[in-house]
Amino acid sequence: MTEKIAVLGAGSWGSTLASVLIENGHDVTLYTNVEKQAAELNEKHTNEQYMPGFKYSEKLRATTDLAEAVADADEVLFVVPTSVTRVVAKQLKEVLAKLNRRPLVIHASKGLEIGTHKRISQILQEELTDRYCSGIVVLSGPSHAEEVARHDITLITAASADIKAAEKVQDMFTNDYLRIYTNDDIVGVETGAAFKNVIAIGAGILHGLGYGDDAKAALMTRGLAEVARLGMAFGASPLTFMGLSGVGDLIVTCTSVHSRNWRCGEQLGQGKPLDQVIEDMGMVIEGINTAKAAYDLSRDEHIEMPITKAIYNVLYNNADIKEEIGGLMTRDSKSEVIGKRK
Ligand SMILES: NC(=O)C1=CN([C@@H]2O[C@H](COP(=O)(O)OP(=O)(O)OC[C@H]3O[C@@H](n4cnc5c(N)ncnc54)[C@H](O)[C@@H]3O)[C@@H](O)[C@H]2O)C=CC1
Ligand SMILES: O=C(CO)COP(=O)(O)O
Repeated sequence: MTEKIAVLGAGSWGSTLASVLIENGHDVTLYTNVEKQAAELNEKHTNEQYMPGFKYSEKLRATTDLAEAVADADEVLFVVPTSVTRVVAKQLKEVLAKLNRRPLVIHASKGLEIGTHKRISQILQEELTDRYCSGIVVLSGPSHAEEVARHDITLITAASADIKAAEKVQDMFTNDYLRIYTNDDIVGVETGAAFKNVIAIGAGILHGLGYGDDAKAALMTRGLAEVARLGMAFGASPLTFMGLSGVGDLIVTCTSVHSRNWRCGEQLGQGKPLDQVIEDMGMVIEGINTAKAAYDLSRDEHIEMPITKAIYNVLYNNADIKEEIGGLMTRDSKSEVIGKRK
């Protein structure tokens, strides 16, 4: 069935997902807050800043008018950076109130909000409430826009407390190169998605410093133990972290040259100052904010997350990277077990 979908956020991922939905026969309007970008998408069918060299379907319409984008949308897909999710949700709420609409809300962003430490579905639920949103589905997993755009094989997860809604999203996105699995563990999926970006900065740092594969495997594995500990404290299933949105996304983000988080870490390891890394990237590096949110959360909730703390110290306290690595290596010896088994 053809769905009418408003995609909010025309960066690399938002524009790529819009493109997938068009290829799948849906009717898509892409919302951006940048006039020049909307004009480029509509007139040249390109998005050079975010997807250089990629040509979009002529069926893709872009607009800077949020009301126009969501006017008759059955679904609204959020793909803006986590830091602006709340502000865009507030704008959407105003528009939906006037239109008297209650769409299914999907999001494909990955992060935790600074200050509140909230997951994205929590922000959307708080702002939109059941009145302006008929359900929330999270789309997450190992997926770089650059690879999906060229139809490389990609497998991701659609997670929701409402499994029928997750199945609907599964149908909307499935095609011969994109396979979607459903999951009802929204806490686990969003926590894994947010946190892998922090660990990817760490993996990039190790690479930039010249460490080998053993060190990177160690970081990824013990990073996964930390996120499982954090997620389980909020009700996530530990098994979710073994899935696409957990270890799957951790692997791709910690090893892919496409990853902005990994590249950020690599440049930090090579000695480039953080401000310069952010400026040169020109795209969102979610792990920077999430490192702070995750560190604050772990401190407030007394959850042991030493790797997160080390990465937070490097990003926010100008800590010496080698000293932080030394600190991790000289912690008290302990058991590998992360939880009790029956
Ligand atoms: N790029 C990728 O391959 C993937 C990205 N993601 C996630 O998707 C989210 C978005 O990432 P990207 O598209 O890569 O980011 P990006 O940096 O490529 O683009 C961000 C977009 O958001 C727009 N934006 C910023 N503030 C806005 C506002 N107030 N209203 C409307 N639009 C606004 C910007 O104009 C820009 O077009 C992030 O949470 C990221 O972790 C998830 C999977 C894959
Ligand atoms: O989420 C992603 C891959 O699954 C994209 O990661 P980066 O934001 O690090 O590029």
